[in-house]
Amino acid sequence: MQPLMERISGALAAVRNPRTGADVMAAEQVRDVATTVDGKVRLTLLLAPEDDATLVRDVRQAVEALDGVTDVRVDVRDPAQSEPTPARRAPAPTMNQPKAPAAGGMGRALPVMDAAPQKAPPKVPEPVQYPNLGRIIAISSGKGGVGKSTVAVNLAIALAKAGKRVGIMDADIYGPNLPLMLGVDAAPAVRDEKIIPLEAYGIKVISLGFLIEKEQPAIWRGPIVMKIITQFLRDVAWGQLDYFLVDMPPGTGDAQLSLVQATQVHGAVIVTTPQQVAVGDALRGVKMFERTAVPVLGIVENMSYFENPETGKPIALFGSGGGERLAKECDLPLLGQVPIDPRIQEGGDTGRPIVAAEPDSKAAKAISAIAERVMQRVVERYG
Ligand SMILES: Nc1ncnc2c1ncn2[C@@H]1O[C@H](COP(=O)(O)OP(=O)(O)OP(=O)(O)O)[C@@H](O)[C@H]1O
Repeated sequence: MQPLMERISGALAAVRNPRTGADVMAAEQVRDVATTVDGKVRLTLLLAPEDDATLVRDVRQAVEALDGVTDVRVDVRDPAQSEPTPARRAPAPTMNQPKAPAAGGMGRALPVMDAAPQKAPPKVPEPVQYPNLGRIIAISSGKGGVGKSTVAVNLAIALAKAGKRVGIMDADIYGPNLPLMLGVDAAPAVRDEKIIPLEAYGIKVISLGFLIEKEQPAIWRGPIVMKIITQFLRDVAWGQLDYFLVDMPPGTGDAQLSLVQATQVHGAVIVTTPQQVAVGDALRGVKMFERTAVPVLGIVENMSYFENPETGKPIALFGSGGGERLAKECDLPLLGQVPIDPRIQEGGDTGRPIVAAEPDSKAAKAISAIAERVMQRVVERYG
């Protein structure tokens, strides 16, 4: 039989990109192919925003079909953000992560690869279902700093207050801020090979912030993002949940694609501020989820207005109507508008989220109403 690497190249040469008509090998969309002695294959696919996400599945299936292949992992990267040569240093290991092996495959060094031979690992179909997590909802934004994590944390607490069992995971691995926002920061215990999530305000939480050394540089890249997301979904003792919120990093990069490859995401909530520039970025976020067949449940407009304490009248500090325009343009519901409230920032910095600390404030009530709408949308869709 031909060596596995050659057979992989041959199989991928038969996978056509429906957009361009070219095969993925000729178009140099495949990078960092690596194999292990026990038949695991890892590769990176450069997927342009205009490319169909089904290409990821086609590539994976082509390799999975080869004799001797026991497991396939496709990491996806935007070619625009792609480095010219992937000869990178292996990132710092995460929990339980084996040492990266020697480089292999197409003359390029590999970012991360589990080379430890294992006893015939079962072939895991991807994406994997995690019924114990309940409905998986990604909280996303096109742009940083719009209050995505704030909305995610407070939404999670509002859902818990409504009697739901809630977990939240920080996929914002470049700047995990759930520990600070929830006022919990400890190394989680490990029991029976499962990580025990921390608990705060009635919700279970896991964050890379609990697991890395402080001040460690953010060197996490595509493959490691997928690894962490999978570990958080699979190796954490979440118990049975009703809602599992994922605080995504801003933008439309690795983490978004990794999450939808790793499991079925039941819905996405897009957070924006009213300014046009934030709205433009949010639109890209909506499109990205639509391309990956994740239903967008609606738009949250954060920092919508500031209430004049003397007159009680709203002042639109950042312009107005952006969330509504975006919702109309995308034919999606505007789930709610959250006002600017300095207590949100104070609470975020001191681990006292506003829905728990000031439940009667306008902002807390707005977020609780958004939680109701999210539940409604989920029930309409999934029962
Ligand atoms: N409605 C609000 N009123 C006042 N301050 C707010 C509001 N929403 C968010 N903030 C503050 O704005 C800052 C950014 O919020 P947050 O970290 O939630 O944004 P993000 O979109 O998740 O950012 P990142 O891109 O860093 O992940 C924080 O200091 C937060 O406390």
